[in-house]
Amino acid sequence: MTARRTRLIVALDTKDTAQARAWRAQTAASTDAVKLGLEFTYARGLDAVRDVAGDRPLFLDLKLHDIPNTVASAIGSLAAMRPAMLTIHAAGGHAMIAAARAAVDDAFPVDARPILLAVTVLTSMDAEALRETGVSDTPRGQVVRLGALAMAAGADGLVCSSHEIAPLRDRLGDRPVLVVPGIRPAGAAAGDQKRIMTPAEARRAGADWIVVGRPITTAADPAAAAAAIAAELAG
Ligand SMILES: O=c1ccn([C@@H]2O[C@H](COP(=O)(O)O)[C@@H](O)[C@H]2O)c(=O)[nH]1
Repeated sequence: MTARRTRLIVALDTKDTAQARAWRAQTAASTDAVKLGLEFTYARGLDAVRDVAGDRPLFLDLKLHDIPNTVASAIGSLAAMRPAMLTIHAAGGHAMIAAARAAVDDAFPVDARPILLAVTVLTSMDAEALRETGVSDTPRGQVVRLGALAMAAGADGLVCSSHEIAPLRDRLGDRPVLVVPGIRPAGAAAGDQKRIMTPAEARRAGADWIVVGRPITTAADPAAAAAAIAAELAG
């Protein structure tokens, strides 16, 4: 149990600018930030991302994963986006994460630095999917291993599932900002997500932020769906 407030990020996963704008407006009263990722960015470009985010805190979820020089240069190219959060893959290793850290510190003014988040093990992966990649450890073990690596290399926080919050806090304490997708309100379809919890369970587990996409965006009333999740978080 924890007293920390868990904040809500809505994932605006669409290729359609008007749709993204509509979801942003419909959920603004109940959410703390908007997430724009690969689907929207590849379809519409960074100018449209900035336009859709408007004055809302932007979680720019591009999950950078390349050689250190390329990741650092890419982060430099994102400085004008003024994101509140930025993602890289922890599996890129120490040198890549350290290069990302240095690039963030270099490219952004001190008072506008995004939270540099390292994605540990995607919430769509279970033990079997991990084994297919050559990892014999459990998702939990691999998340803690990659989380410790990422934090040692300079990340500010981690993307993980709710199931790994307790072991991450045991190993790394309060320092990492923990951002948690794989959230499904009771009765919602899991879809491709494997390591899931409800918003209330994620709050009790100690998530700093939860990320919710389809349970809001495919709802008949996205505003009501977001408000219900916010109410669940308020507990
Ligand atoms: O491990 C991860 C990392 C990122 N995501 C992103 O979060 C949202 C979740 O969307 P839902 O529709 O609620 O499943 C999506 O944009 C993913 O790219 C993740 O799910 N897991």
